[in-house]
Amino acid sequence: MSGLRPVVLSGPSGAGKSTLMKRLMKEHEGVFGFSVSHTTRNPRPGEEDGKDYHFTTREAMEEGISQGEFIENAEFSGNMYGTSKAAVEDVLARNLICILDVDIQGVRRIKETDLNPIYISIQPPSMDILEKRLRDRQTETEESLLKRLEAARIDMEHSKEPGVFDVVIINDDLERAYEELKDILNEEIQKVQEAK
Ligand SMILES: Nc1nc2c(ncn2[C@@H]2O[C@H](COP(=O)(O)OP(=O)(O)O)[C@@H](O)[C@H]2O)c(=O)[nH]1
Ligand SMILES: Nc1ncnc2c1ncn2[C@@H]1O[C@H](COP(=O)(O)OP(=O)(O)O)[C@@H](O)[C@H]1O
Repeated sequence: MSGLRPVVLSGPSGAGKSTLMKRLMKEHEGVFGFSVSHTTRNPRPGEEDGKDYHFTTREAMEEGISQGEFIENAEFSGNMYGTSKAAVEDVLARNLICILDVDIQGVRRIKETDLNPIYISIQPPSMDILEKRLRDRQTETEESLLKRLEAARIDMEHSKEPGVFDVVIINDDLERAYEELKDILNEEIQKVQEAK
């Protein structure tokens, strides 16, 4: 089956991308496949290598990039992140809708490729709420939290530019945001389910 459009989920760290995506994948088994990115950041408790990320070193990642193995890569909050060609090809080969979770730099780079995804920005209701969610998540040091909030300000500005995103979802109430996300993806989800 061809013609399944990938989905790019972007938006500030702490906006709720992983929460929404995990729910979407759980409720639609055999429909979506996650493009597992590479990163040089340390794994958080509960994160699995090869599932959440390919955890790697800066040297190994730079080597891969110079070998042309990456579709895009970016520096975020002091670490490298990148989407390998293999990560996306693995999902497409399984005839699944490929979900990519990338920052705004990744969005711009992906626009230069022929992937033709649906671009969705997940935004928090406000900076204060974003900060509270990030603090409550308890995954960041004070330093990385402040870097994420700074990056969030830039992200929130860019996401308002016309033509960058197909849709912007404000993740205030989780249920409502999730319903909105499902509605947007309904057409693609139907395509996979009809082909089964
Ligand atoms: N450009 C790019 N950004 C990525 C990639 N993987 C993750 N990111 C972004 O990197 C940022 C930090 O991700 P992470 O460290 O997992 O923190 P979290 O978003 O707060 O859970 C987020 O904005 C992600 O969307 C990637 O492969 N490429
Ligand atoms: N609508 C919401 N209301 C309250 N808390 C939320 C909501 N969406 C996500 N969260 C919480 O906010 C934190 C950040 O969400 P997460 O999915 O990790 O964000 P991201 O993947 O965008 O960095 C998590 O602890 C999550 O449980």
